[in-house]
Amino acid sequence: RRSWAEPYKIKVVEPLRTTTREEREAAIADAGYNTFLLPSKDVYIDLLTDSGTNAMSDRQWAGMMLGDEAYAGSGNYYRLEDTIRRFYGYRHVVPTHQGRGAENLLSQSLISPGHHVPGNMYFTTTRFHQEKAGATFHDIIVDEAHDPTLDAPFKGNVDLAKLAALIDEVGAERIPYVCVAATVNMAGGQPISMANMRAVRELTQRHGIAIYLDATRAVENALFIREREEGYGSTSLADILLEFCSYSDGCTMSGKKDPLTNIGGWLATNDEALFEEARNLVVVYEGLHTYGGMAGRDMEAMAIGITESVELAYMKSRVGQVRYLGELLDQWGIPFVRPVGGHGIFLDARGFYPHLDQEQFPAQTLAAQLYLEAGVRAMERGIVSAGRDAATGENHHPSLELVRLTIPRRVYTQAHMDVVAESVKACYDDREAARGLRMTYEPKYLRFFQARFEPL
Ligand SMILES: Cc1ncc(COP(=O)(O)O)c(/C=N/[C@@H](Cc2ccccc2)C(=O)O)c1O
Repeated sequence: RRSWAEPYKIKVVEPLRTTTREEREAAIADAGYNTFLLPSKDVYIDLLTDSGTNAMSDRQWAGMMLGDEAYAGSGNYYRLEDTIRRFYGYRHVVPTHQGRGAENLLSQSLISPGHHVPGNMYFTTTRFHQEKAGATFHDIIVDEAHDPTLDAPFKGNVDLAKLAALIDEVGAERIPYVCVAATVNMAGGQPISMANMRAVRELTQRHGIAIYLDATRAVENALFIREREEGYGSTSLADILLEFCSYSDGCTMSGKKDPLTNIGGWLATNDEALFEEARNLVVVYEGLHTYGGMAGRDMEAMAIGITESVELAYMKSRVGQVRYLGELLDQWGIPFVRPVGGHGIFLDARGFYPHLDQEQFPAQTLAAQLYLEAGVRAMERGIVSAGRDAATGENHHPSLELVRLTIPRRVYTQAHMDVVAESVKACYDDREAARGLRMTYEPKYLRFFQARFEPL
């Protein structure tokens, strides 16, 4: 019996449309070889992102009917606030429309020009808001995270020596907070251990430096702690999550991942001064402090989704499906980031296309090839996503040149995973024929969303 069989059955389905190769050739050309620019009607299996693409439960849909759309004081807000307090442990909550809304509030409230913000590998919107507020981002993740072939249990860990060195170099007073991500998206959905989180807390507290968690996939992170960390083998995900968050001063959160909603987020904190500042600023950017850019119905669905996200059988099935796809690809020796992360398989585009320079955009090329092959949409997570250095304007050259096959929660079946695996294999068999791309349009901000390319 497969140990991770889903603890739910399907009640509602949404028809999928298949396309011909000719249709896909026209569609990807119209999209400038950028999968973000494809209309979803031309996508068969959509693995672009796990963000906002998750299936809600019948309880969450029922919750949508309980939307209290009062402008101020919505009952759904108070239920959401209470649920966040219960499961994440923070005292104060500022609702936002999604994660980057919280990142904006946190960065604007705590960062001043000349500050330095260390984090375990960059994330695109997170670093953008830190730099926009005038900070310099510093990657303090362990070196192992930059090696896609290395199978280590907690590649999301912070390298304490790197953090201590930065504190010595710039001084604690110029570090408003350390940003710790759980899991680490750009490293391949890699977890950080409880022991490492505790150690980061001890080091930073010695210098009076705060920690703000990017808790976007912290429940998935909790499963890895339960599976891989001494002493947590029979601890509930809810208890692991609560302890993990207790080593931070607050968190930014995208409700579109772990909490199983299509929109939503929050900034949570135990710091009274930050709460007052962010609660005041939220009315400028997101909406009143009791809805933050969400409808009442969305806040209700997110509160319910939080309670569902910590169910062990659900989380084992969610991560189990990702591992299943990894096992299929493994049988053909296809290169992807080891170990398999929480929310997707990250194909190693350098391993696919050793004949392409990074400036020919191997990951962008592979994402386009996979779409052409079978209408499967993936996301570039390489040099295009890494963007340009804020100071020099030069392209960042990340060691990881990846294509992310991101598995939405409770959406696709095992048969869809089989189709995805066979499509990746077909691309792998044709890998020598890949020619690379040239960027023909480069947006100013977060270029990967809207950049356009042409085949070389
Ligand atoms: C670890 C982490 N922290 C914050 C956020 C922002 O949250 P939000 O503003 O999207 O709600 C995200 C969003 N990640 C999504 C969507 C995305 C966003 C930017 C570029 C590509 C894709 C993805 O990885 O697909 C995240 O993963």
